[in-house]
Amino acid sequence: MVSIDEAIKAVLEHSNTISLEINLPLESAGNSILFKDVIAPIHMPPFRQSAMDGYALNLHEDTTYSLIGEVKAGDSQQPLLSRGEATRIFTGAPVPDSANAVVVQEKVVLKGENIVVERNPVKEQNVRPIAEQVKKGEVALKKGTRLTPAAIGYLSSLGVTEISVYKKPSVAIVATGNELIEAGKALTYGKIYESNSVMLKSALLSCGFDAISIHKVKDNYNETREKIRNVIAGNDVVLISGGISVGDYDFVGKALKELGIDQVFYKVNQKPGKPLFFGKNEDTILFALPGNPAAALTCFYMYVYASLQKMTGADNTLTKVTATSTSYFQKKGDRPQFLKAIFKDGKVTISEGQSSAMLQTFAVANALVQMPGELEEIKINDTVEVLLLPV
Ligand SMILES: Nc1nc2c(c(=O)[nH]1)N[C@H]1C(S)=C(S)[C@@H](COP(=O)(O)OP(=O)(O)OC[C@H]3O[C@@H](n4cnc5c(N)ncnc54)[C@H](O)[C@@H]3O)O[C@H]1N2
Ligand code: MOO
Repeated sequence: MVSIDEAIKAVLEHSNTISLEINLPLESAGNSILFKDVIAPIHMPPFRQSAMDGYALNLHEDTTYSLIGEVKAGDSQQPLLSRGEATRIFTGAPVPDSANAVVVQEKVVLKGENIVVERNPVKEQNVRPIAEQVKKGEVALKKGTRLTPAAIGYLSSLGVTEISVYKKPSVAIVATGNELIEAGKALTYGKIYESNSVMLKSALLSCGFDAISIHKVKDNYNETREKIRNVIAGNDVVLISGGISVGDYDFVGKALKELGIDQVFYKVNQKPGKPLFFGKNEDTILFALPGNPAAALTCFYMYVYASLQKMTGADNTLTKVTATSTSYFQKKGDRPQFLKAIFKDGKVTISEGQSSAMLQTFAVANALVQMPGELEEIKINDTVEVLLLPV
């Protein structure tokens, strides 16, 4: 059995970045990692822009200016202002080269053909300089940057339509168990609705991984082994759910052994998710996640997430913060524990139901409190370590 830190280290060590470049339309590249620097094809902004609705001025000593025209957003002609002249201007409109400041309209009084400003603005006030964000030919975003919505917007503002990113890993999910029935069908005695595959798929999608296939097998040794053999062949990552514990019908461990999968670790000193298996077969990474739904999802966020990030060129584990507990919690046993919790404004509330079978409390959680093994209780106002979930 390994510790949580040893498990994370081993997962990161064995998850190699997939150095394959793919080109994607920018609009579908959200959450991808840039494979190379993006060079700005234009200046941004491409021209001096007015930041306000008001008047562009060719400054002089006096506070009265003669009004000679108007420039609105999108206009491509430039009025020529002499000293002491002004033109009406609107936010986003090009500031004429002959103007050296913009004054907001609230600070201006109109007097016939003239305007009077409260006081003269300083040079370039309310003017967004050309190339303020980036110069044409400079690096707009560096290799390794994750394409957040803001990054997509920024590149789009530069006119970029296609982008080179790391290929994302393809992931196969294999749900095992005789008790599992697909939602939508009638539930008979002894059965439960299969939820891990849908949950894991949703977790993958929300982290930006969309090459997903779902497979289901009964608690049958040959079927389990052959299914795992097949999915290894075509995928970068295999997530197996259930069947990894010690019961007579838990066939996953035996199948992985017979398939010659290199075990990196089996069992982590943690609750939930102790029977987690992590291994490798040539270029395919395998996680056998415990079947208990909250254990499977906790292992996903703690280990699978880190592995997938590393494979796409990022180096992320969950963000860790400290927070003040608003709850009392008593731990049973000496395993370090991940507690479903709600984090807000530096405070964290530990949920009432912590069973590894329980998703009801996980469904409204946005964080996990990491409780060290030697700690027996968390008291109200104690400082605790909190892992923020990417939800
Ligand atoms: N004698 C021991 N028994 C168990 C131990 C142990 O150390 N000694 N460990 C327990 C712990 S901790 C866990 S976690 C589970 C892990 O068991 P498996 O990975 O073999 O999972 P299953 O037995 O197949 O299922 C466990 C639980 O989860 C439900 N399940 C499974 N798959 C799904 C799914 N796709 N959707 C929804 N729910 C699912 C399943 O019905 C069981 O209730 O072992 C303990 N036992
Ligand atoms: O390790 Mo288990 O996940 O506590 O139910």
